Amino acid sequence: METAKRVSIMEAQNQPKKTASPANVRVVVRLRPYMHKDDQKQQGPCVRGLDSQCLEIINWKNQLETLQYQFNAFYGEDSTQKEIYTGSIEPILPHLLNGQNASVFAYGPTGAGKTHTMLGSPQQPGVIPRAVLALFRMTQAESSSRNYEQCDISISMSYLEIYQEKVLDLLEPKNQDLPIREDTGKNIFIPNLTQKTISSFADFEKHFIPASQNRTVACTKMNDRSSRSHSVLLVKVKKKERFPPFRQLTGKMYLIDLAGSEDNRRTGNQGIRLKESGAINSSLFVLSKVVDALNQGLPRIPYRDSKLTRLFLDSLGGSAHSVMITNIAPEHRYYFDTLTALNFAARSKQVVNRPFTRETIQATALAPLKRPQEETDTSSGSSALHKKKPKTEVEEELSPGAKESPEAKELPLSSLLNQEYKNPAVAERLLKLNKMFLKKNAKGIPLLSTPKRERQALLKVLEENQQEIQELKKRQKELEEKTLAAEALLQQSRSQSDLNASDSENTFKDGLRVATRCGPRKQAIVFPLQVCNRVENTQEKGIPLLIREKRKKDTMEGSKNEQGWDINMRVDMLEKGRRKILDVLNSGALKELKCLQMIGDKKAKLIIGWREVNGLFAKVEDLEKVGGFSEKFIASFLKANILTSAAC
Ligand SMILES: Nc1ncnc2c1ncn2[C@@H]1O[C@H](COP(=O)(O)OP(=O)(O)OP(=O)(O)O)[C@@H](O)[C@H]1O
Repeated sequence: METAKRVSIMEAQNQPKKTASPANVRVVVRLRPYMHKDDQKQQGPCVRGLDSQCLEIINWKNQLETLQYQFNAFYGEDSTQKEIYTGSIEPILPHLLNGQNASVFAYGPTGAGKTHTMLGSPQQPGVIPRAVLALFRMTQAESSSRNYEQCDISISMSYLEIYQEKVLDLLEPKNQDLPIREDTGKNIFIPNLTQKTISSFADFEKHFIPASQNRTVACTKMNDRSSRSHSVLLVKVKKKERFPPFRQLTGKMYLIDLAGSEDNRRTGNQGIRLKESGAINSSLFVLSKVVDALNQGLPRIPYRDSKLTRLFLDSLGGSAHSVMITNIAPEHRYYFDTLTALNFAARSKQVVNRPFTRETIQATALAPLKRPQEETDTSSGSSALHKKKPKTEVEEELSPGAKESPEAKELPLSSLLNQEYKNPAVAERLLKLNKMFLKKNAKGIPLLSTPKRERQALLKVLEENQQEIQELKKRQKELEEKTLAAEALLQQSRSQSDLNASDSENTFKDGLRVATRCGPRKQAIVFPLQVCNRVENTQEKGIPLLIREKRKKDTMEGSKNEQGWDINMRVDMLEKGRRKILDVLNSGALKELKCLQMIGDKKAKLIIGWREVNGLFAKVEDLEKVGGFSEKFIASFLKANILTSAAC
């Protein structure tokens, strides 16, 4: 079930908005073609498209079934770079010229085609060159229109990579390990990050191409040129009026090529590659925690837990129009990586952003003000715009939660008020606000007599409150429905005569539909082990499960094999117990994992984290790969849970 109504990018684009209104992260999936013909001949693809939005992947638990997913768009093996760009990226670019933020990021396993999609090659340019070229075309078109007389537009770029939790400036490689900061308006900025003003596409290439050579790439088993870091290109578009009140709109776009998740059992990474891989996987794990926290509406979103997620503040749950391109590969050896990527993508499409317009107004008559520090512009030609800019300005972020400096509060705003009354659209808006406010406020404070800032603040509070109430209502309804559905499933499953844990499937989370090719699919329910056993026990009353034996002395076999424990059990029961534990490990939610013996909150989270990044456990002993689970622990864990299972 989705937690919010979906708003397509096109819809959002057609309604110019000054206030924060929700827009889901747009999630598209791209399947790359086979890299070697032999792979294709030996085995067919493990995943295939159904239509322009849906795809299916075989169910590893039952080869006769497939798991189906629906996204905003699905691009098959034959899709071109142009199709991806025009279908999913081009529509969000106009927002930049309207002072809103945008974000495009490529996600997926190593070698699945992220860099190809984002960067491409000279013959097949990807999203980055196409988007930057289009931005220049759009600004040129705007310049040749009437607006040209009234506005100056400038574009600037910064380029960085996050390598082993360090922010490195790709335009100026001597700038190492830059800090990430947040201003009072909750805008993320990186002090001392190089920002170049670019006046044409050729200018962009002049900076971008050599900077791209600075990216950290290396040859791995999975990819000859594997990105060992997350790369982030930041393009900023500033549009400023030449006449009072010198309105300035600033739109930022992040174009992010994430490093790929890596299963080191397959990559065979060692040494520095293994260390890089650890940093990549843990930052992607935090990214998935951020998505989960947003979906669950948790009060704390762990953005601060990694450098990557700090930069994602805007893109996920923030103010940007976001597009996530999930790259996947058809080969069977990528199966579990593909499944993990698809599950992450399905969860991400529920994340709701609130794009808003970033507008500042400058008034020459006003006293100088300090404003939050932005990225340092180290460019020599750093804009005619700045030279022309009057030295004083009042920043009026329409950002939710943006704070005013104390000085700003004391400023006389009469000149601005006069300006805005000249504009009939603004006056009309104010009248509307006033009416709204009078309706809401029993005391009926006349809004038009309040200063502009107060009016805007009041309007914002009103609108935000209304939106919040709507969202909360919607969320409550969804949660109620979810709970009812879960209860119904629980009852249904209790009445099932043969509940075999091996048949239970992964309950794929919201947004994911599971379909069967051969008849209707059994309902997927994952029970905590104790619950499963309780159900089972009622059907197997009287069957002796345990035979106590004399305790064996510590033998080699005894310490390694749970069958050598002091308790012997029927082999089939032992196998069944193991299977159940494995099922809970592979598909249990936090609560269900914590129902296992010897698994607390911390261990359960570690298991979920490992699962997100590496896929499913093949056997219970794989827990050892998680870290923090010793061989001895696993033996005791198995014993305790199988015994609990049998005793229930
Ligand atoms: N759609 C595609 N068409 C043709 N070739 C592709 C496509 N997608 C990827 N490739 C090729 O697959 C190989 C791996 O792609 P790429 O380097 O983009 O993967 P990646 O996901 O960025 O990997 P990593 O995370 O390791 O950096 C490259 O040789 C690339 O040219």
